Amino acid sequence: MYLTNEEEKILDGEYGEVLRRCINLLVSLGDIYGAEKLIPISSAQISGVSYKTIKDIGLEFLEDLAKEDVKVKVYSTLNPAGMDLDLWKELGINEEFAKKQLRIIDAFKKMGIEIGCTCTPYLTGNLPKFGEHISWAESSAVSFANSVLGAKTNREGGPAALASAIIGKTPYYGYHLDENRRTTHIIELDENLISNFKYKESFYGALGYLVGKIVKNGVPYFKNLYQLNPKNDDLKSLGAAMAASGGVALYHAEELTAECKVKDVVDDKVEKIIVGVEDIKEAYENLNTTNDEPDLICIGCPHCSLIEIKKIAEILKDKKLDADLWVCCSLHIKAMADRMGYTKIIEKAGGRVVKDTCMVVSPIEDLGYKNVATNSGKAAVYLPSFCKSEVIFGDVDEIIKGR
Ligand SMILES: C[C@@](O)(CCOP(=O)(O)O)CC(=O)O
Ligand code: SF4
Repeated sequence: MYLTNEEEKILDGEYGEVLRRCINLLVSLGDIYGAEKLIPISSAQISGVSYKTIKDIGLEFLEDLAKEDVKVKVYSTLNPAGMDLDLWKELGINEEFAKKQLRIIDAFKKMGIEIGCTCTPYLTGNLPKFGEHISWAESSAVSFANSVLGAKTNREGGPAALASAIIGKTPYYGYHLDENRRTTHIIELDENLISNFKYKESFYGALGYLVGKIVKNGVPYFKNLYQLNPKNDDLKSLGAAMAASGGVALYHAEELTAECKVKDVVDDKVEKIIVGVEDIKEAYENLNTTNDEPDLICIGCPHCSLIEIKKIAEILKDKKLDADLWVCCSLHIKAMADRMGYTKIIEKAGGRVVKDTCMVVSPIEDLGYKNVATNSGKAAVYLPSFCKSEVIFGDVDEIIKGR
């Protein structure tokens, strides 16, 4: 791999051990994937923040990196942590977990990373422009950035995204190269599905689950999805579910996503998959693992937009919930939900607006929750393994029962 003089010096340790370790990681990755060089990035999004997922070994790694007082070179934000950083006691998180989580956050803060723990950084200021190279880790954010925004990133691991943030560069391979951003499968919704479609937000999670399973880590092209008029939140759910059930880091959708509006990305010879009403029905059946009532309802995977929280508040007005409810979002969106009065309505019904964390990376299994209801295809895929939960999957107004 070609390195500039400056990069060679970093690799030789002339600028200290932390920078040497970081560039070494990037060069090793580049060598494995055949990158010709490193390229500058404009932002980073770093995963591996929750103490639940990174444990003591991750905490020690981060504190070690933070020791030398090295700062990130580009705007960098964090993925959700294992708890609400302020209201962890109210959620029932134990003191030892909280202490270690706060040490992790401190280490990131020392490196100059923004401590707004969210998987929807594009809603809170980390918004890459079309064509920009970035190094992002969280798979749903990667999908949104690559697809809806037309930025360019691989699906990075947490340590690689952090190393890129510190060096300000990433190896030039994979989705940074246009030739790897072309379509591998064409997805077409059948006539019957389109003409009988009644809006359900969970539809996009179900569709994403189904397509991810088929295309694995391919690049699907949705031919006529625009006829259903999906909103940004719907595309966010679709991408998240495809990244969870498969490994989709980039998709195109006619009339909807950035790149296919300005470039030819489709090869007519690729496999075509027709999706019908029965396929979607089957996806719902697969995602539901129990008929029992939920003890926790979780909305916000990926983290909610303000519009989604508004909808929940409207559903819950003057109602009392039968189960606990977490509406997960960023600190920024929570502040707006507070100001708009949505948080109050949700709390009055017995729910919570939970920031900085989510149902997957917080230790909900230790809090005693077993049956979790969600409107997210991604959460439905991850909850059984990450949290040992049974899943009830459906639309918000179906899963929030209440009196
Ligand atoms: C499940 C996920 O959304 C969150 C957990 O990841 P991490 O602990 O932040 O690395 C990660 C992903 O899908 O990229
Ligand atoms: S809410 Fe979903 S998308 Fe966001 S970090 Fe948690 S699992 Fe990932």
